[in-house]
Amino acid sequence: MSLLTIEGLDVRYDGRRVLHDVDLSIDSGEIITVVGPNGSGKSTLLRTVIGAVRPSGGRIIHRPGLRIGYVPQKLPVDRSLPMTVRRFMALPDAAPKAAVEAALARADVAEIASSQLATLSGGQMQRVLLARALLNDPHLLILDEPTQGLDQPGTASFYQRIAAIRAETGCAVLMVSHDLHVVMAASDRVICLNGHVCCDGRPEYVASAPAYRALFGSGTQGALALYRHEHTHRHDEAAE
Ligand SMILES: Nc1ncnc2c1ncn2[C@@H]1O[C@H](COP(=O)(O)OP(=O)(O)OP(=O)(O)O)[C@@H](O)[C@H]1O
Repeated sequence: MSLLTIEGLDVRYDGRRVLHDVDLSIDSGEIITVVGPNGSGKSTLLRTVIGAVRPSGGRIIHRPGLRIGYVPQKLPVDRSLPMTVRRFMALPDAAPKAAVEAALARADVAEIASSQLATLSGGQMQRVLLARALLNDPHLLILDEPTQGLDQPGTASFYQRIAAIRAETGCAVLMVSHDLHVVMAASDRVICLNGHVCCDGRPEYVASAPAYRALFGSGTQGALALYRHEHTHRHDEAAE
């Protein structure tokens, strides 16, 4: 059984349709990256999966007992508040000290447990958010643009850690990313979203398929084209 199955998902904000007819299933241990233009519904899809947004149609079926860890796009607290990493890890629910230390170690930031949030670099803060999402030992790790604002080495090393965590724990990963060249290298599957699922496949297959190359070119150009590609079908995102 899949960890999670999405069937015919439809999401509207104040009647405006943002996602429609989204079908997707996620298996154990898969790394899936969602790409797509700004406003194409990527964050909405993740937020619907975690239950923060209510769908207006379709359904999401969780495997019984599924544990999800979520790394949000934005930090849920004011970083200027005086607070150590250890204290932040205990929000909103206190976790055993050993679990906090283990999660920080898994995210490769064990040494900053006593540091103030305000003193952390962007890369360290992302690792702390990752550690927080690992606290409940998730079967599915969901990350919304986790490398936003990081430089290229920081981005590459973050994805390497994600791959290592998948290898160590067997968790599946569903993430949104704009770092297309890294996405192509680090994902098992890439999903291009633009209100609905436009393409879904293995990155090497998508990038090397003759039809794809004919349309979008190859290499990074191809990756960029995947992101920006012209659709031959219509996207009617207006409310019906
Ligand atoms: N809470 C909300 N209320 C109303 N409209 C919303 C809400 N959240 C998102 N939207 C709108 O829904 C659409 C999809 O937004 P979403 O954040 O899911 O896109 P995205 O693909 O993640 O974009 P980006 O790449 O810019 O992060 C946008 O037009 C956005 O303005």
